[in-house]
Amino acid sequence: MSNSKKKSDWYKTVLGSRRIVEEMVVKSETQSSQLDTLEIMLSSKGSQFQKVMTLTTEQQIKVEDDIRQVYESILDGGQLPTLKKVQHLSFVKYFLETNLPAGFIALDASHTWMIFWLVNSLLLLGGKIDQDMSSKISENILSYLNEDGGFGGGAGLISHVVSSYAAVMALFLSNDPNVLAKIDRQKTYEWLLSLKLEDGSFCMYKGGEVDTRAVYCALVIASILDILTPELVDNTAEWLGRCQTFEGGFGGVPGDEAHGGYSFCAVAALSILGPPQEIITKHCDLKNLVKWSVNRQYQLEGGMNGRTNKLVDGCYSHWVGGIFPFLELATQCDLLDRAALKNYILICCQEENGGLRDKPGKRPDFYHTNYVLCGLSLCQHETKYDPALTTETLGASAFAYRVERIKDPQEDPVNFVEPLHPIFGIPMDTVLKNRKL
Ligand SMILES: CC(C)=CCC/C(C)=C/CC/C(C)=C/COP(=O)(O)OP(=O)(O)O
Ligand SMILES: [Zn+2]
Repeated sequence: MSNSKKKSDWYKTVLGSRRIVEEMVVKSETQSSQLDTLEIMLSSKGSQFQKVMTLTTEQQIKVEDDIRQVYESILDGGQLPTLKKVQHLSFVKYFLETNLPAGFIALDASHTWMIFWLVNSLLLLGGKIDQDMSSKISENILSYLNEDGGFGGGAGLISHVVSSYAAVMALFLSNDPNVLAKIDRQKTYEWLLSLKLEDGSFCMYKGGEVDTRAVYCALVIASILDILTPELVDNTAEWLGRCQTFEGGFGGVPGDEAHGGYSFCAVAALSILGPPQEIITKHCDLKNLVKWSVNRQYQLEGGMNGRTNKLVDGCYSHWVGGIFPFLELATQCDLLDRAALKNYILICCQEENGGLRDKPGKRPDFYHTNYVLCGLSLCQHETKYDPALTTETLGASAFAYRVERIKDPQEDPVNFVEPLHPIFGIPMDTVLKNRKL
């Protein structure tokens, strides 16, 4: 990590209850060997959860035992796995190019999502989209565009804001600079406005439920299509601030339990509305958010859970891990144990034959493949915010990020994945190339 960031006394206070992890971070930085980090993880004093037995603690102990075994087998063999790029690429390409098996009928309302996850994974792995694939993506996605300016999740489905987010992102990624112009931006703007409630929140579809996911998706769509107006986001930052709970993370709506998925959406949505170091401090309790976020990373597993007392899961490498670039910018502190998260991803989340997963014993799927790769990218990069890249225009701060690879001479180049835009969760390269319609 850059020397400009210091572990301040404040950082130590916030992390008071996690001293072992802090020592682990310091040690892994000085020794910069992942095997050393693994040894430290295994030598930590065992789980405090063992003191009270409930179903949740039993599940936690089982996961720790499984993962300890996996780590011990690596230490015995002395070889850390590298990223199985060839296998993951062939997993992703296979599902992009083949008719899906019948069992996928359950995901019939998630067509835009499936395409987004697979295309994003392909690009993160360094794959390319040729002309043929580009037209297939746009033809398929545009077939879900409704008269009202929103996208359904599949054929014949009503417009839904999270399906529309996935659709717009898939088009944005599709390597066709003219494709977004096929969306009637005025209609989409009016549709988004029709989902807006007076308190600043958004609903998923007309009359549908409200939560921070809907706000994030609406703001990303508006940002990418360049239709963000003060009217569209009036009261929105204030509403997001009200979703922060006593624990420090964000619930889906004010009063709900803090969860990684909703927290990423809240923090990333806020960061569309202003520089993270200003907007987060203005609308939420930064120290409490840092405390909650760092406590999501487990000592033994190295990966993250999504909420208090729940299990580690590879997808939270993005939903929770993805909050850290904003927190590190806002605090100027190193807060994420990147080496430990990378160990979890490379050792526990890779399927031999391709695809990434939640944890050992689980099957890989498109969702986990995408979000685990996003998490891996996070471990390899550092995010900078450059005020010179922004303007006074609302939403311009979303485009003021630079992401730099952290220099690590011991890193095997096969492990490299593309740098990720911290708000949009897609390769930086796509954002830089296609920013303007
Ligand atoms: C943009 C967009 C659509 C974002 C989605 C964000 C996201 C992942 C939200 C999670 C929602 C949730 C309550 C999960 C709990 O599942 P669980 O109880 O099965 O998992 P847990 O035990 O890990 O909490
Ligand atoms: Zn998951």
